[in-house]
Amino acid sequence: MNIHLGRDLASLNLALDALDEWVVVVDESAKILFINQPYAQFLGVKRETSYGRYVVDVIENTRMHLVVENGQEELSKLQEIRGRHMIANRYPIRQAGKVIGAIGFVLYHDTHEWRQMNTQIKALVSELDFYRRALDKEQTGAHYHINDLIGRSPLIKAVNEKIKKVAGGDASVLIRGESGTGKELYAHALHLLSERSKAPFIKINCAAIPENLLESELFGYAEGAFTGAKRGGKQGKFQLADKGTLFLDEIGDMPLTMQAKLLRVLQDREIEAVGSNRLVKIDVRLVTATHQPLEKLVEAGEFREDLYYRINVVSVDLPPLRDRREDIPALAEHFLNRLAARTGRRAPKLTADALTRMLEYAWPGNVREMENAIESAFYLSQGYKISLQALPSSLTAGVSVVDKSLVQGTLKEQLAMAEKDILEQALITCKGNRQLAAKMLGIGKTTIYDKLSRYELTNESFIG
Ligand SMILES: Nc1ncnc2c1ncn2[C@@H]1O[C@H](COP(=O)(O)OP(=O)(O)OP(=O)(O)O)[C@@H](O)[C@H]1O
Repeated sequence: MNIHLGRDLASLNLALDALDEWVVVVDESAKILFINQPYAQFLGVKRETSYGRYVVDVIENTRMHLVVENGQEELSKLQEIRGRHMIANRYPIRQAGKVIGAIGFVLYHDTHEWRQMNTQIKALVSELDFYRRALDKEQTGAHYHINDLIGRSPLIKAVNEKIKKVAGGDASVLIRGESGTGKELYAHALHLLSERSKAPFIKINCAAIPENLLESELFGYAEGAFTGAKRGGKQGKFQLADKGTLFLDEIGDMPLTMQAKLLRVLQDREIEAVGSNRLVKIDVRLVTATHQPLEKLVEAGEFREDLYYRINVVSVDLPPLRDRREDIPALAEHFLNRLAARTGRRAPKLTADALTRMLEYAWPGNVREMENAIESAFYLSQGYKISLQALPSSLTAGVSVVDKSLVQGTLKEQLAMAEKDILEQALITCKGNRQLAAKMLGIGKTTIYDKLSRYELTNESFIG
């Protein structure tokens, strides 16, 4: 059956007029067939007189004619009409595969409405995330199983085998590796594979706690131990980890005085809370991690040799990402899928040149750096592809990110064009929030303000 778009739409008039969204329908030559009353009113046109007119002559900055022309849908596009910013969705209408027109919806009529909706959703999602994490943590404190860890390179396979082998039993394990290689994740996995998996997994970062608080954090304190001490005292991480695993991160940063105390505890298997003279037996498995070469610290007299042997009964070395590049595609896919699930957007794919760049890059910050790079590219990119241009500048420095077909002008002019483009994309992604955009691009506030004014990118051009 042949559908006549114009005639069939007329009967839908009433229903479409009742919508809060604005609707426009065009035929295969981008002439208006229908426009709902609220939209016509905003545009200041009599809708009947707009029928049959070329959409471009009636709606400012419209792209409906392009949708008809190339048959591609456009989702969540920003459009400025009569000085107001709108978000529009446009879809081609097809019959037997042929484009016979297009339908467009303006979803948010101004930035204020859009921003309100956006903030509300963001707040809800982050609240949900917070409770989810709190719940996860409460159960045992460890939430990464060995099978959740991405990577099947020979080096990682060897690490996984070693972890599986040493998980049972109580040997102290020292996990070494550069920052961001996944040491904490492996400590979780080790705990979950051990017989202690039902008991708590407690973590403490030795580098993050001031020296004078570390002892009471680790061993707890008795009531009245010092001014400001809580009534009834406080349990330390060792007590909290009873029958479970205690993970001491950045052990290389532990001050020498604390190292002596820790050594005694590990030898005697009992602790004394600060301000108490009662010794309490402990049953804790110790897992430690460091990104520092402990042997060098021992040589320099900054780390006790006897403690080093105590904590290093088994050592697991996590390879840097640059030594296991085979894992990069799977890690990228994993992070993209996770972001997609979080945001409700379809997971985009890396273009061949973006993936090549990721495979070539040295990743000094390892998996953490890669996770951040993917996240920033995810928010910067539109559609279902992540191109080289969307990758952070740290990755693309020295690599051409300019579309070669557009190369024109001097180097300076081309660089400026690319920079303007990147800034524009970042602002769109950050809904006009310049501070957020600066953060995402890894530049300072003053720099972004300077650049925006140089390229005449005013805030009014973006949602925000
Ligand atoms: N194999 C992996 N699979 C999935 N995600 C990983 C993997 N390895 C690391 N990550 C991710 O990389 C980030 C860094 O991991 P983690 O905190 O365990 O590293 P780390 O070596 O303990 O770093 P630091 O020494 O800086 O504390 C985390 O966000 C983690 O989710």
